[in-house]
Amino acid sequence: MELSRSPGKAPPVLIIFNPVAGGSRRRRFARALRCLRGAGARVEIAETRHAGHAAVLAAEAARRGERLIVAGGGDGTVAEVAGGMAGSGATLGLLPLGTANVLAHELGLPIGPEQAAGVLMTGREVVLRPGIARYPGGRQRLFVQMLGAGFDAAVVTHLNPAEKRRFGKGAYLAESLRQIGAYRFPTILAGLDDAPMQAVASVIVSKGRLYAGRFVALPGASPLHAGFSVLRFTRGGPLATMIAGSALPLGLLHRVPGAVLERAGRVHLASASPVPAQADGDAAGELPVVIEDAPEGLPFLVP
Ligand SMILES: Nc1ncnc2c1ncn2[C@@H]1O[C@H](COP(=O)(O)OP(=O)(O)OP(=O)(O)O)[C@@H](O)[C@H]1O
Repeated sequence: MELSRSPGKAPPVLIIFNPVAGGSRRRRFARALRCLRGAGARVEIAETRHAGHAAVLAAEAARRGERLIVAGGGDGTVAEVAGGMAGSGATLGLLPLGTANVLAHELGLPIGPEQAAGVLMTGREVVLRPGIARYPGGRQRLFVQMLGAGFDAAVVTHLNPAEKRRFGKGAYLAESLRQIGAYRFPTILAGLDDAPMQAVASVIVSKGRLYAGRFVALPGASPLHAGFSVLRFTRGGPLATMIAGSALPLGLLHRVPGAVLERAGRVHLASASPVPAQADGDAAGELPVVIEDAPEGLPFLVP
């Protein structure tokens, strides 16, 4: 692939690489690197050593004054890098090397390593509007795509990392089938803006329209817009969940009985029982949580 910038003029690129999925992820990363270096880019690599490390590396890079910080990984890695560099004014780039790569699909980024490397060299900037989840005690967590509470979070929380590495998206399907039998669907109270709290079984608070890869679940939503699309499921239990699971690949999740799709600028989720949350496909603690737009937008490279 031809990349347009000439040697010597290309800006330095720092890539924060999550190697956790092993073999094919490393090979795909090597292909992207060959492409970048072949085009004269000055590439620096920082490998993550544990969950949460990408945020630390991104914060350090932003403090050093790096202008382009690239997440080499999936949605969880993007969220960590975005959280670490937020507010610095640096631009975020993405080499999609994850399992679902929802943000990449959402914004039309190529998944092929050479093509994705090309975007880092010749892409244009848009402004992502990440969400921020605030927990009691002041802890907070940034997300770029969505936060879910209830059934999907139970699946993510119980997912076996070895199975995920081996079977990719198939591991989510297997864990979903296990959780249909195991999850108890405790009542969640969801408050949108100033409206009274409503009882639901599960809820997805999303920046984007896609869910679990390329399935359209919240039509009209965009990670470039302020505010959230909120998909509430008033029906829980195994049958309603199986119906939702079948509707997802058909793009009909928002149409299943008991589903309500709304917009909100602020969402408050709480429960009297322990209810797990997931953000951008990683376990994200338990309710209660208050979700709002992050204070600043984040420049992001797209084709
Ligand atoms: N070196 C590491 N060892 C163990 N876990 C790590 C390491 N580096 C990062 N992680 C964790 O792995 C999580 C998942 O990684 P990532 O999102 O890149 O892949 P994925 O889950 O396969 O992709 P997707 O979210 O697109 O499906 C990250 O959120 C991060 O917390």
